[in-house]
Amino acid sequence: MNIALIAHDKKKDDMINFSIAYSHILNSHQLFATGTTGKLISKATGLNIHKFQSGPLGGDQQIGAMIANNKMDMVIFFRDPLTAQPHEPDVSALMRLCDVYQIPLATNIAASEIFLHGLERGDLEWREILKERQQKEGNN
Ligand SMILES: O=C(CO)COP(=O)(O)O
Repeated sequence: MNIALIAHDKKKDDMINFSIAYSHILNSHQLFATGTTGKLISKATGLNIHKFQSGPLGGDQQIGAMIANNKMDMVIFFRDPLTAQPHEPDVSALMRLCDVYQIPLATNIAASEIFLHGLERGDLEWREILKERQQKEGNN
């Protein structure tokens, strides 16, 4: 599965701890992140992560583009609900696209833990079936 990992500045410590705790699950998936979040996670865990631009410089939009192209299966986004973000429109757009395309979106550590347990259990296998079907339809 393709998984996006994103954290606002005040949530980056949570993201580092989360990715260390769940690296045994994350390491069997393709990981993508906004720039700074990605750098911190790979430094802390050694996980291989594709890093996009930093969020305020367009990273959220790049992840949004993957969602719109049906290339993202899950988004884990530790939002800071108490600090205004200069790129708030990008943040809202990313979350909106998750709803447009029915992509599971966890916006805090508690929900993310449930997501990863579900992922380990195979709860998201419908995504692979859906993508295979869409690929076949695209080829016909
Ligand atoms: O701002 C962000 C998401 O909206 C996160 O970006 P960084 O990971 O580059 O700090």
